[in-house]
Amino acid sequence: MLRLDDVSKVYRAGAFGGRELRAVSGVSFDVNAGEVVSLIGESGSGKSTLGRMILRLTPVSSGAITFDGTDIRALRSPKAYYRQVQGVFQDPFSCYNPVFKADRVFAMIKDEYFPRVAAAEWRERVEGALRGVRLDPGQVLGRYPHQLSGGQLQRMLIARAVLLDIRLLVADEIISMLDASTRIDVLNLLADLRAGGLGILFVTHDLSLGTYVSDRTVVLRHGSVVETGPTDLVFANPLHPYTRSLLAAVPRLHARWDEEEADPGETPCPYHGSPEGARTRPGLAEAEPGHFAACSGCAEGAGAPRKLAKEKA
Ligand SMILES: Nc1ncnc2c1ncn2[C@@H]1O[C@H](COP(=O)(O)OP(=O)(O)OP(=O)(O)O)[C@@H](O)[C@H]1O
Repeated sequence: MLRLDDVSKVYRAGAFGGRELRAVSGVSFDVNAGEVVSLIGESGSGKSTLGRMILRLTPVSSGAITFDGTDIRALRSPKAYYRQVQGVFQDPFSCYNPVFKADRVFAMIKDEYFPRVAAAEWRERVEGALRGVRLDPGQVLGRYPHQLSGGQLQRMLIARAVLLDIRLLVADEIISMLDASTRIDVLNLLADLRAGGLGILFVTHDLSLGTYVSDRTVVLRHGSVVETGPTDLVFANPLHPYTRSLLAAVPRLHARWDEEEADPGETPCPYHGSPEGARTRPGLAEAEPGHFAACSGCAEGAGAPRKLAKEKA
């Protein structure tokens, strides 16, 4: 379905755009129907830039993004693309105009995509989509954004995507602003949508959320993929020092916080520890079936699952 092939993004930065900032470097991965792929990395690693390129909100500098084999740059009708691919972002409030009622987001897609659907039928569809995201239509329709919670607004945006019957959802930090119980609701909702065949790119800086929800994981650092594979393999046997340090930063029950640090015997990745190294050794090495790391040194380290923190006795 969606494929990224050696995708890079260079921004013009500095006064008068005289400086280049390489936000994404040679990234390749795919997202298939009925699959959740987590894109994980710290702030500034290029996650949102990738999401924005997939949504055609910013152009690709080099490489290609294809959807069903067609380069998305070559699409004659972006409208048809957006019928199948939609994004939901971190801050739901920013997607609503406070002057209008929140359900205007549904009216807008009706005008754009379904102008011939009769009002009564549209109302039924909207209510069905709202129930599908576990919202009570009576409680959310006709209300202004400030009268609804962040979780309700976020789920309305997902309902909007569902109404379009999309095939791929780019979910960019969609639960960062939600409280714990609402987070679980939205994650379970994503799992339901995946079961219905939706492909989801789940962008997050939070490794624990990635584990909960995804089939495959792509770990991004400084714009490059340092490790990727089935989520259970990446988490049971993290190969790259960066993945290990991200994992070590996740607090766990029965482990003391001050013991949650990377193995002191760890050596940095010889190829991606520095920008020079990254240039000398591009690409990923396969350590075990489907599990890749950014250098053969990391990949050769595959073996028994590593213990990252001493468990408290
Ligand atoms: N429009 C832009 N112009 C110039 N530089 C940009 C632009 N957008 C992003 N960047 C830079 O590109 C790099 C990657 O940014 P990006 O927003 O993709 O990272 P991110 O991993 O999504 O971070 P966060 O989790 O904080 O949102 C950063 O150094 C950022 O400053």
